[in-house]
Amino acid sequence: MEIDATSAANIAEKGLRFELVDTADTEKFGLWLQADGRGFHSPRFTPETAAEYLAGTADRRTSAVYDDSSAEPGMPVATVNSWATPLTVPGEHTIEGWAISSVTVASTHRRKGIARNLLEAELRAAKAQNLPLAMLTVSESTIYGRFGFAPSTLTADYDIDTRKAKWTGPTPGGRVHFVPVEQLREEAPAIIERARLKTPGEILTWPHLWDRTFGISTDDKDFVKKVRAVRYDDADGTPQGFALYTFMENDHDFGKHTAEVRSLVTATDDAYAGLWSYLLELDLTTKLRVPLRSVDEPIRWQVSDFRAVRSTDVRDHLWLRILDVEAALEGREYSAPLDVVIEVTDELGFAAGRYRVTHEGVHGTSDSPDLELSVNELGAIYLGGVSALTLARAGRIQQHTAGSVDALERAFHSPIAPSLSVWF
Ligand SMILES: CC(=O)SCCNC(=O)CCNC(=O)[C@H](O)C(C)(C)COP(=O)(O)OP(=O)(O)OC[C@H]1O[C@@H](n2cnc3c(N)ncnc32)[C@H](O)[C@@H]1OP(=O)(O)O
Repeated sequence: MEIDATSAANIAEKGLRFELVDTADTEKFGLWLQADGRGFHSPRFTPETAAEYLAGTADRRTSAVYDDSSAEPGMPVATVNSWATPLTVPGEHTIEGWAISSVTVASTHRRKGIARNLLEAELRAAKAQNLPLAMLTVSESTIYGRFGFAPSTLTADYDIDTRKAKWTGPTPGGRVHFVPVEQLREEAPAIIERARLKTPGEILTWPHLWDRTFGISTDDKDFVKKVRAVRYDDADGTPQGFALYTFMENDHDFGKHTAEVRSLVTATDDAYAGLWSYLLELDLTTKLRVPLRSVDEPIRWQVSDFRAVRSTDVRDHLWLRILDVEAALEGREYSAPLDVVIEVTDELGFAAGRYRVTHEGVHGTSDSPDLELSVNELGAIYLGGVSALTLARAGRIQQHTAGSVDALERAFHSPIAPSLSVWF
């Protein structure tokens, strides 16, 4: 796919060049990576770590803006990359979405409209490929609403007082094994894949991300010294989950370690019970920290004291931008019958229109609308974790026909709260 002509022309008017980066050109791609890291205020990549990133993300569409008049003309002044990837939606279906990442503009070139051109180019690229939506995880929650994105998946960190949290959940049928990290790295993809398909909001992850998570890559060698890896096998001996965790010692009391979970992936409820009960019962440990989890974790209901499980930070995580209303809405299942006409507004035009939305299909219509909402609200409710009723009460969905918001809420609600366990 070519560079977006509209954004390239807009950027050329600023005396800059907007180009696709050939990721086979390791020198050029290497500078792009350093610019990306600089944009996020990260340390410079070492040659070894850079080589892993380049190999691990070379399949992405990689774009850059160059300023030939700068002191380092080979170093991009803006970066973005993107790729098509499956997203799990309610009903254990997946649809292809356009993942957008590494959006940076150098601090020497900020607030000149460069990011707007990058984002609009990405949305047009997704639309040109007939992808029904775009998605991203964000550094700041103030940037992407103007491009039609909204948080569709919330996340929470959990702090658990393990002295108070006695396990009261079901007795697991299988058992937990310690396994070498390198071995688990090989076994994990099959478990991750099964877990992904059960949870709306999860995307297909990629090997380099897991190398980093497991501490196999060169950028996190300290972690690999500390990490403990366990696998849960069900009663038949099939691996159904795993956890990676480290300990933080308490200098004053060796009996009060904190266990920090880096990754906890379970493909079945039985594995969930097996690994959570294991982690809650670690000796010499009084606190368990588990970040980036669902806002609706069963663990709350599996311990003796409800207050022992505290969510410390509930926040936005996966942001969605609907581009094709019919394809996106037809891609998921609904929890109740639905037949409403919605008017969707969209400043950028992609999704604007009037649609009859039923649990069986979606099509354009000229019938008068039962409710009106912008593409942002449609993205927010799409995965069924944000309530249409709450958005209507917040004044963000306008109801014209009594009962239509209730119907939308009942149909869109996902029985499993959407959740995304990674950043991208
Ligand atoms: C998916 C991801 O990659 S998330 C990561 C985003 N990147 C970062 O956080 C890295 C550090 N920040 C940056 O690199 C830059 O400041 C960026 C990418 C956030 C913005 O780049 P810029 O080129 O300065 O943005 P640009 O001038 O195109 O602004 C576009 C619009 O966003 C607004 N905007 C830009 N940055 C911000 C911000 N941090 N907070 C709120 N609004 C912002 C601008 O006011 C402008 O609004 P308007 O067009 O509606 O008038």
